[in-house]
Amino acid sequence: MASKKLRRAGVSQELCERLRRHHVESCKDLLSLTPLEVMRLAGLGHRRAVALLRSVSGHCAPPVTTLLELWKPTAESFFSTSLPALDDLLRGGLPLGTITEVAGPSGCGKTQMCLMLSILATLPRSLGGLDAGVVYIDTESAFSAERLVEMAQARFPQHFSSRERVLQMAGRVHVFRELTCQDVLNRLDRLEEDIISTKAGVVILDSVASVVRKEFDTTLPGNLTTRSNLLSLEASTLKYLAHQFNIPVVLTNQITTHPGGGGSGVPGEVDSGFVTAALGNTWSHTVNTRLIVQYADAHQRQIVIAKSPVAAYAVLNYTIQKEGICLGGEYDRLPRAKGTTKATTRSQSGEARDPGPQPIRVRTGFNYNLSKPVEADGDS
Ligand SMILES: Nc1ncnc2c1ncn2[C@@H]1O[C@H](COP(=O)(O)OP(=O)(O)OP(=O)(O)O)[C@@H](O)[C@H]1O
Repeated sequence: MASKKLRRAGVSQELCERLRRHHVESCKDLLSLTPLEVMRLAGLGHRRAVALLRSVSGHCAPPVTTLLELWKPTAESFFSTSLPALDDLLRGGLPLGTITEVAGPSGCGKTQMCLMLSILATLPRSLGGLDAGVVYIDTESAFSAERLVEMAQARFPQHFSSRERVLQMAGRVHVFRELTCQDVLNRLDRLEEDIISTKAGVVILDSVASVVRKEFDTTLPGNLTTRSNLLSLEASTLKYLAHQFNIPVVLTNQITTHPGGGGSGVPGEVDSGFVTAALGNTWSHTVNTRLIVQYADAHQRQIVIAKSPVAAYAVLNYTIQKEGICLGGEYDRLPRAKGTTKATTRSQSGEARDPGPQPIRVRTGFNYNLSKPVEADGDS
């Protein structure tokens, strides 16, 4: 990808320094120049300037991969969530090299899931971990070190019985608090170096929606386009890094409601409409795997595998305990609810159009999350 830094594209330190003085730092910066400009800024002859452009261009070009190379369905292709039923459905866990989104209403457990995944990433491979660091980008000031340590000690009491191990784990989780869109963008710009320096095996962004929704009022003209451009930039950077380092990137997202019409037919239940992940249609297509967390009743919550290239639509019950997310009982491989199939619909002109993010039908009778106001972002 063109935002790759020049020094990661095989350019000598000395040349990088020389180009940096002219604000040429990334492959994109260099490849935007003419050979003549490269000659002048890098102090090279014509032949060497052209060779430099070719070589940098080669480093940016996506490599061709054969199916044979990709076809290694081993545990190494996945990051185990330590939740056996979820791992089972996802064929091993969260796929490496891709983006997984955890979306859901406030207080449902998205941050708890992120804290749990952070602990898992630091664990030795013998315990199902990645034996790696974590880059945790916190945009909501929701990260709690105390809760993370409590969860680690409760979930893996034997492993974290010694203080040394707890300290070792804590030292591997690198938290970056970024509270504005610009801060997040700046962080993503430096993320490649952060991943290398922290030896990160997972990147977590909790949450992608909060800063964006805070700063962009999408009812104002132009804001929706600016917001979409910003999200596309964030998504492309994260996708590139996930792929480049073959690590999972986990994002949290909020949900948005679409008013429904009519009842479900079940006595005592009122059909309140649809709940979908926020940030709109384009964003919805960006993530590779989408897990939706939602309230099932006053005690139970559910994880829904709403989108996955390898797993069928399924629902698992969970509770949040001292040790983090705990699954309960059997899980259902549910057929999609009526009206939520991934069908292509037609506009009035007869043109085929994408129906947008696939909704999950919720019932207010069980779904008290909807009694809490959820602002619509008008962006589907
Ligand atoms: N030590 C604990 N023991 C049991 N449950 C806990 C504990 N700590 C937090 N929880 C549960 O986790 C919930 C908060 O979850 P979390 O912070 O992950 O929400 P969230 O989905 O990230 O919400 P938001 O979108 O508002 O940030 C609490 O409401 C509580 O039910």
